[in-house]
Amino acid sequence: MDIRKLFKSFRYAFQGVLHAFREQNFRFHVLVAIMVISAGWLTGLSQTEWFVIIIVIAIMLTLEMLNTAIERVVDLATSEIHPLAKQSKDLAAGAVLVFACASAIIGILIFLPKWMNLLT
Ligand SMILES: Nc1ncnc2c1ncn2[C@@H]1O[C@H](COP(=O)(O)OP(=O)(O)OP(=O)(O)O)[C@@H](O)[C@H]1O
Repeated sequence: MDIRKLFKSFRYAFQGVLHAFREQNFRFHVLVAIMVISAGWLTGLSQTEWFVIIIVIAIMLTLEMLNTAIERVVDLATSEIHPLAKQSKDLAAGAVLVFACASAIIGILIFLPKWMNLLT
């Protein structure tokens, strides 16, 4: 196993994460993730609930990074207006939206009953 090559790959992957942080949407998702984790810590979640929350956050951030990657590739492929370029970007953005909606529902299903219990 080539350890130097492995370290290089990690460095490139880390650079990818830094690129993501330059995107406003990604920073927004990170902020929401921090708020959800804080809410979970204050509310008190079971091990399974933490597992679900962490998986959902990880998938959300990963999708946002893939969306940015697709935008970059499309911009690299053409600087002209093209219906396929629009479809690619809108499909990628749509994928983020679909998962964001599912994440919001999962969040409500986990947190709402606990908050209702606190009120009653
Ligand atoms: N080359 C293109 N041809 C046709 N439509 C495009 C093209 N590039 C972008 N669009 C469309 O224009 C709209 C805005 O695209 P843009 O790339 O600015 O996306 P954005 O969501 O603002 O992304 P960014 O994170 O880069 O600001 C989207 O509907 C996108 O599909």
